[in-house]
Amino acid sequence: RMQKEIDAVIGRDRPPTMLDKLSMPYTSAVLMEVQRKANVISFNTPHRTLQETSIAAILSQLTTVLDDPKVFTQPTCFNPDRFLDDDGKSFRRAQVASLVPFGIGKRQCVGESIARMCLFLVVTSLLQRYSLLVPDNGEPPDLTPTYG
Ligand code: HEM
Repeated sequence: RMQKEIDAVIGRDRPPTMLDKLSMPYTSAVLMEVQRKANVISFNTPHRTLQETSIAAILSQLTTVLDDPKVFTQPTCFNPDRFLDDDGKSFRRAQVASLVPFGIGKRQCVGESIARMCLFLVVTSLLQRYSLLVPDNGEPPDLTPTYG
């Protein structure tokens, strides 16, 4: 479905641009689901207080949200459609708001927009030119997470 959307919106004769993203809701939903399932920072950055307080430091774990069945139904399934309304074009705002791979609040990742831009341009460029397949008689990649 993502490659169909790439073919329909970008075609094969030019590289993707960020303007294309506005017309590619399914691709956006795939990238959101990739960031939910392949969260690169399971334990968020540690923070500490500057003044004496009863709380010394908080180590928040983003995975507790990204893999919470109360927030994302069947969290072990890779399902980009969870971010899209039934029309396949508009986004489910509550689901998108719960996607927090960049943290939240004052110290949220300052590189979020450049990271999201790179994800879109690199992944669509790859899938525009290549199909990624499991080899004949091969196994799909092992997605068992590694702790830490
Ligand atoms: C997919 C890629 C990335 C992910 C998932 C990510 C995620 C995060 C997370 C979870 C934090 C901690 C937020 C918190 O403390 O609550 C963070 C902080 C930060 N990130 Fe990223 N990041 C990404 C890419 C980038 C890039 C490309 C840059 C720079 C161009 C960047 C620069 C920073 C900086 C400077 C901070 C510290 C912000 C602060 O403490 O005020 N990140 N990032």
